[in-house]
Amino acid sequence: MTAARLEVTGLTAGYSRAPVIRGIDLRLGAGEVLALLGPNGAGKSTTLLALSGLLRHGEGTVRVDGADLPSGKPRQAARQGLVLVPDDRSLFTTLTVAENLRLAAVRRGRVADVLDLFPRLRERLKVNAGALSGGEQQMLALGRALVQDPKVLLIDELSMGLAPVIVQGLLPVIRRVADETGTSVVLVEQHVSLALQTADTAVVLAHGEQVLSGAAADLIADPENLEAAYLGAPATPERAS
Ligand SMILES: Nc1ncnc2c1ncn2[C@@H]1O[C@H](COP(=O)(O)OP(=O)(O)OP(=O)(O)O)[C@@H](O)[C@H]1O
Repeated sequence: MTAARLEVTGLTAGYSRAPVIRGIDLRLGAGEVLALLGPNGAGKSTTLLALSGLLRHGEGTVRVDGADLPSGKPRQAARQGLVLVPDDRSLFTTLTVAENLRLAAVRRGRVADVLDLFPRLRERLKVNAGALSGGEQQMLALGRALVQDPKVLLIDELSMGLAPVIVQGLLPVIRRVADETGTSVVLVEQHVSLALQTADTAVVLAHGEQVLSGAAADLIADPENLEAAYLGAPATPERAS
């Protein structure tokens, strides 16, 4: 079997002694989008922090293209191609859009590619990031990640503070990036139906454990099972993957 773009096995992580997430298994091929779902406090952000190296993980392994990522080493994770778009967007608010993109870019041509994806940013190149609308700031946060040429993009709460119509405009861009560049995406998103329409596969967490996983289309087709998973029930055996 060829190495997955991202393979996570038995991942455990937390903030003090007791782990918050336990036994997380994820596998994504190149260009696949996985929706990481679950109720508030389920452990979605913790999972992304542990994958990105911003949080040390305990047991388990994280591999990108077959190579192990060391625990708690965010720069190393970024060098190996794993880039996080955090929910606070982490922009340099007193720098312009152009400066934010240039500072993150691995090579000059990438900025032009990203501006083709987000034409609105091209119109706002000289504007300080702090003066952008919420939707424009999210475009810039995605743009800053994409100019790093990620193999795996981790997106935490794309829709944070945004109207659904803005999110509906951003998700197709993420899908296009995955399809056209082979970047794999882990998408944490509260708008479940929008996330499932964009994703190939999905995993539902509850209380830090995986309670349901499968093809996004199968989860859409079985809303009762999805709802039960959100309430923390393990998936019924005949439906679980
Ligand atoms: N910095 C922290 N220190 C201690 N505990 C934390 C910290 N951040 C999160 N937690 C706890 O870890 C658990 C999982 O939180 P996490 O933010 O990963 O959930 P989530 O699924 O992303 O939720 P939400 O959708 O509300 O963002 C929660 O019980 C939360 O209180």
